[in-house]
Amino acid sequence: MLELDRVEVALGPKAIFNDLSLTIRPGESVCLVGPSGAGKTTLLRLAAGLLAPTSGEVTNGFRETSVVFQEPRLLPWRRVTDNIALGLKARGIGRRHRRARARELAAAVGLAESLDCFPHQLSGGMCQRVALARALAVGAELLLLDEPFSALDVGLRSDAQQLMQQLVQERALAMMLVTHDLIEALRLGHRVLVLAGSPAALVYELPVTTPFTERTPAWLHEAAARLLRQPLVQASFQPLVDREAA
Ligand SMILES: Nc1ncnc2c1ncn2[C@@H]1O[C@H](COP(=O)(O)OP(=O)(O)OP(=O)(O)O)[C@@H](O)[C@H]1O
Repeated sequence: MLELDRVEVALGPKAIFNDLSLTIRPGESVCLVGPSGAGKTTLLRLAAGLLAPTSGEVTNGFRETSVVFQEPRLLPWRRVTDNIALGLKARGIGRRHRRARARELAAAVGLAESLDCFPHQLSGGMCQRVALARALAVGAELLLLDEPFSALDVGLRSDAQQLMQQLVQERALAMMLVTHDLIEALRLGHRVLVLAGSPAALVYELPVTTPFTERTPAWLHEAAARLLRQPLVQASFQPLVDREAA
């Protein structure tokens, strides 16, 4: 379990959070949305242990945690296999086992045919799948994803979301996904959290109990419209709603 307890964070003179609490349980997928600058990435960095709170506590009981960023951050001079196995090498796992694990994960993310490619030979979506496989290779129980699909075009993004749904279900992964995209959040989350305000707070929480397989495009659009009708959510996204209406 990951627990943020009454966390306070100040960056320079600015209070980003002054009393924020959040729990992510094993196997739970939590999607975090909110206006730009609210503090979503800061919250993810706290969860990842990349940033220490000014006060309060962050307790991460997951055995392994991996972070995937918006850009895949692959080593351009290494083939797909070696990029996937990077974390295993750092942990002293032997070459044969590393390769076997990389092959297994490449297959899981649909890259079995691309093991010997270099990143420049892959599409953006494929590179992002390598980054996911690398995160999974170390046996992550908690995945922290910061807008991992936002640079992908619509078709590739939809494929990547489908893959994430499958991985969350099959591997019982816990996940925190930061996204600007409400539809993506509703597609992938067991819970959708809205972070807004200054200092930021979790102003709305939506449990999503509809099974992944029943989250059709029509269902997603209806659920997003319903969520945007909630006054606290509407207030958080008002600048966005105004811009889209203009
Ligand atoms: N290193 C830093 N020093 C000072 N302020 C920072 C720093 N990093 C972020 N901030 C500020 O903290 C606030 C939260 O930033 P953060 O990147 O977490 O927001 P976000 O919700 O992820 O935004 P976006 O959706 O645009 O990515 C912003 O006001 C930002 O200007």
